[in-house]
Amino acid sequence: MRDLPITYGVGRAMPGAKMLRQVAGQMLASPACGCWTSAPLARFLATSPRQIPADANFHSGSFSGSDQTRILITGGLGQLGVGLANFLRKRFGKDNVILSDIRKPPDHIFHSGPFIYSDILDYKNLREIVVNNRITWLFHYSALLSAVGEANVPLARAVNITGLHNVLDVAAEHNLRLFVPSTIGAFGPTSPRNPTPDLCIQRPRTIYGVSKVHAELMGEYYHYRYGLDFRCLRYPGIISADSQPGGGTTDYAVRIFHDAIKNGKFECNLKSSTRLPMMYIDDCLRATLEVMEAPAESLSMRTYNVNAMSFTPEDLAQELLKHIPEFQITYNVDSVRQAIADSWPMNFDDSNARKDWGWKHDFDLPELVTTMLNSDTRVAQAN
Ligand SMILES: NC(=O)C1=CN([C@@H]2O[C@H](COP(=O)(O)OP(=O)(O)OC[C@H]3O[C@@H](n4cnc5c(N)ncnc54)[C@H](O)[C@@H]3O)[C@@H](O)[C@H]2O)C=CC1
Ligand SMILES: CC(=O)[C@H](N)C(=O)O
Repeated sequence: MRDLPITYGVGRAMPGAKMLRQVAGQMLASPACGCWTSAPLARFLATSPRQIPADANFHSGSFSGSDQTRILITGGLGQLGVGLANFLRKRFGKDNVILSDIRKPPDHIFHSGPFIYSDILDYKNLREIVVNNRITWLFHYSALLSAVGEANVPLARAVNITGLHNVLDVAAEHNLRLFVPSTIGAFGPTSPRNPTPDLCIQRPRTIYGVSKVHAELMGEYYHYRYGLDFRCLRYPGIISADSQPGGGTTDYAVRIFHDAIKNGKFECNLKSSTRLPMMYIDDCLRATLEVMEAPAESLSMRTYNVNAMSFTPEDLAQELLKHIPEFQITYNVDSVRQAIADSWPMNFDDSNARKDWGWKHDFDLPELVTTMLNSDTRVAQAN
C-alpha cells in the first residue's frame, strides 16, 4: 500500500520548491511557543493527500458546540482495548466511548457499549466515524506486535506505519487529542539497557520497533508543526487476566498465569534470566488516562517512558511458587523472541513521567501475582 503523492489544492501536484518556500515561510512566522497556529495549518494541510479545500477551517472540532469528551479506540479487540474501553466508560459514560476493530466482537463486548467496524487503513471510513460521532479523543491501539510483526513485515509496515499516518491526519484535521502507545520495543541493542532513559539512542531491529519510533517522531512532529495534541507513553510488557496477548515478546508473562492455573506447569519461550520491564494492566490504563488528562503545560515532553517493575521468568516463577507449590517451569527458547528480548531495555527509567505529571505505579511483582491469581476465573475464561 502506497501513500498518494502530495497534492496542492484539489488534485494538483505542488512543485517541491514552492512547497518548501511555503513551509519555510510558515516556520519563520511560527510563534515562540514552538506550536503552529491553525491558519497556516489549514493552508498547509490543504496540500495533503486528503484534499481538504484550501479555505476549510482546519479545526472543525472547534465549532462542534459540545464540551463532551467523545472517544474512539482503534484496534480495540486486542489485549488492551476492551479494558481501556471499560475504564474510560466509567469516567466518561458508556455511550461516549466507541470501541472499534476489524474483527467481529464477542457477544459480551458487543453488548457492553458502542462498537463499530473501523479499518485504520481506510482513511475515509476513519474520517466518517470521527465526524459522525463527533469524536474528540482518539486512542490508537491498532498494531502488529513484535513477534507477529517479524512474521509478516509487509502487513506490520502497512498497519503500523500507513495506519498511523491516517490516524495522525484525521486527528490533526479534526482537532482530536491523540494517544498513541509506544513500547520498550522502540529501543534496540545500542540503547542503554539498564536503565533506559527517555532520550537516548533508538535503533530497534524489529519492524514493530522501527514503526513505533516512527510514530513517536511523527506524532511529535505533528505536535510542533501543526499543534496536534499528541500524547504517547512507552508501555512495558502489559500483564492482564481477562485478555490474551496479541503476539509479542512479553506474552510469556501473561501465558504463565493461564498455564499455572490450568495445568500447574509452563513452558517458557525466553531464557530464565531474561529481564524485561513489566506492568499490570490497571496501572497501564490509569497511566494512559492520567497523561491524557494532564494539563498541557505539565508535559515537558510528548513521549514518556512509564514503568512499574522489572523481572525475569525465573523471578516470576519463584513468586508463583509461593502460591502454587507444585508449579513447574521449563524452558524451550524461541530464538526470534529471545533475540528481540535481548535487545530491549532491562529496566526502564520513567523519572520524567513521575516528575512531570505525577506517575506512580501501584503494582509490584508480589501484588501482580496475587491479583492475577485472584482473578483466576477471568484467566480461565480468557483461555
Ligand atoms: N500488550 C502489550 O504488552 C503492549 C502493547 N503496546 C501497544 O498497545 C497497543 C495495544 O496493544 P494490544 O492490545 O496488546 O495489541 P493486540 O495485538 O492484542 O491488538 C491489536 C488490535 O489491532 C487490530 N488491528 C489489526 N489491523 C488493524 C486494522 N487494519 N485496522 C484496525 N485494527 C486493526 C487487531 O485486530 C487487534 O485487535 C498497541 O499499539 C501496542 O503496540 C505497547 C507496549 C506493550
Ligand atoms: C512490549 C510490547 O510492546 C509487546 N508486548 C511485545 O512484546 O511486542
